[in-house]
Amino acid sequence: MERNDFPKDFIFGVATASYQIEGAYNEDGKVPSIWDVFSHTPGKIKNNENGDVACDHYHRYEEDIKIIKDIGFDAYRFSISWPRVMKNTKEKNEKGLDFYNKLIDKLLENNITPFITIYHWDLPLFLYEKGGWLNDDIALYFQDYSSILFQNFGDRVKHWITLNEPWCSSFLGYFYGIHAPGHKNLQEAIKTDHNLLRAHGYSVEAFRDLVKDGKIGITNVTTKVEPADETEEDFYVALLVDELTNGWFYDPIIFGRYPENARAILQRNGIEIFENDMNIISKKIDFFGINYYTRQLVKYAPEEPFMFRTIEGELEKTEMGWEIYPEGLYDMLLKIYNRYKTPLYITENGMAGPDKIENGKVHDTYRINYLKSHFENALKAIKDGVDLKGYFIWTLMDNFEWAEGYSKRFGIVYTDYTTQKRYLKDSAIWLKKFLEGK
Ligand SMILES: OC[C@@H]1[C@@H](O)[C@H](O)[C@@H](O)c2[nH]c(CCc3ccccc3)c[n+]21
Repeated sequence: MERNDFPKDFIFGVATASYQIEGAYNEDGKVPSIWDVFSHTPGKIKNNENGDVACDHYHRYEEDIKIIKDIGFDAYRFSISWPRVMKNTKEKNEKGLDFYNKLIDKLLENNITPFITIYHWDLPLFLYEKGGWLNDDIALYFQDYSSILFQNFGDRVKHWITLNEPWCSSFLGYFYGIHAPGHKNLQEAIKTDHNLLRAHGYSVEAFRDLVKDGKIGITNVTTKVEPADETEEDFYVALLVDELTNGWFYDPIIFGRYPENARAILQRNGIEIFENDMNIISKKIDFFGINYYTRQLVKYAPEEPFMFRTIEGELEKTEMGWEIYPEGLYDMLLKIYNRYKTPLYITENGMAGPDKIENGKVHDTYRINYLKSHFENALKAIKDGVDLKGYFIWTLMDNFEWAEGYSKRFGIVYTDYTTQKRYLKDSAIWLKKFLEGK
């Protein structure tokens, strides 16, 4: 498989997120985010690490852009730190906006197309103190914040993603409690998700006025859900979990309603489902971003509240314990495209590996094999009719991996956090050759 097997205008990119790489957590007027608070709370993050410094990208962005250029990527997906550009619900932080203006200009200078993610989990504390995603007003605060970004960057940035993975913000942040703000309340998860989708819709509405020649979408984590065994019951719970984890975040945007079976089982468990603003939530988008990593195997378990248990699979796993399952990428590209008939980007795909550095080298052959097999499945999906426009690798350099801290390395570039030096791993060198084949 070569780069030229893909369509001529197919985009190969690399992705990061503000809280995971920038550091400078309290510099130049940046106010706290819920992740600053969460990572400073003992016991929340492995080894009690935090994003105060991270990869110090705030000061090293020019060097990092050089690396992106050197590897040969067409595009770079990054997120804006809401608390870096807004001091409160009304006032902008000009120094924060300046950072992103310089970043965007440097990317364009290097002929790298910027893709902006408006929200990748670092909610300003001043909004969390007003109820955060539980407060219905957040949708309009998000519209105001989005509009400021559209007005400041929309002249140069034409590809926008409103939210990264509302499933994570709502279910990991408000139900499982392993992400900020660490709540454990299913009703809150359902409520926050509805407000996240409302915020998405209001942002799209503003975008149509402010960036008329731009494209906007939303990124969802998209996991292949499979029955653990070939039994009726396992097939049923697989459908149910697919609706709860995938359909719940896709259907409202295209069909203006939540998936029926998931909705019914939530209501049977006394959960209130929200209907308001479905006309806003389903404002037409230009693409979906798919973050694909692995599959989820589920088993019928009537004793469980949602009648299923997740089973550990037998396939080779990454450092995150996630099975390596490239066929699942093909399956989900077909499923999502055929159900929603909306153009797609893979906005994240990659793996955490047991990366060891020796004399400045990291022999991550496993990551080359992972990427190759997922590229092949993406190409197969294109040949089978999926309108797949691009593929962003997660991630550029090792960075702050949320609850796992710095213990998990997803980068194609190795970060030495003591020196802040970057080292191209073998996977980056392989990609450089692959991308040269244009
Ligand atoms: O875990 C690797 C990446 C994160 O570093 C990104 O910020 C985030 O967009 C992202 N999403 C997923 C799949 C859902 C997930 C996120 C975090 C932890 C477990 C599962 C994997 N990743």
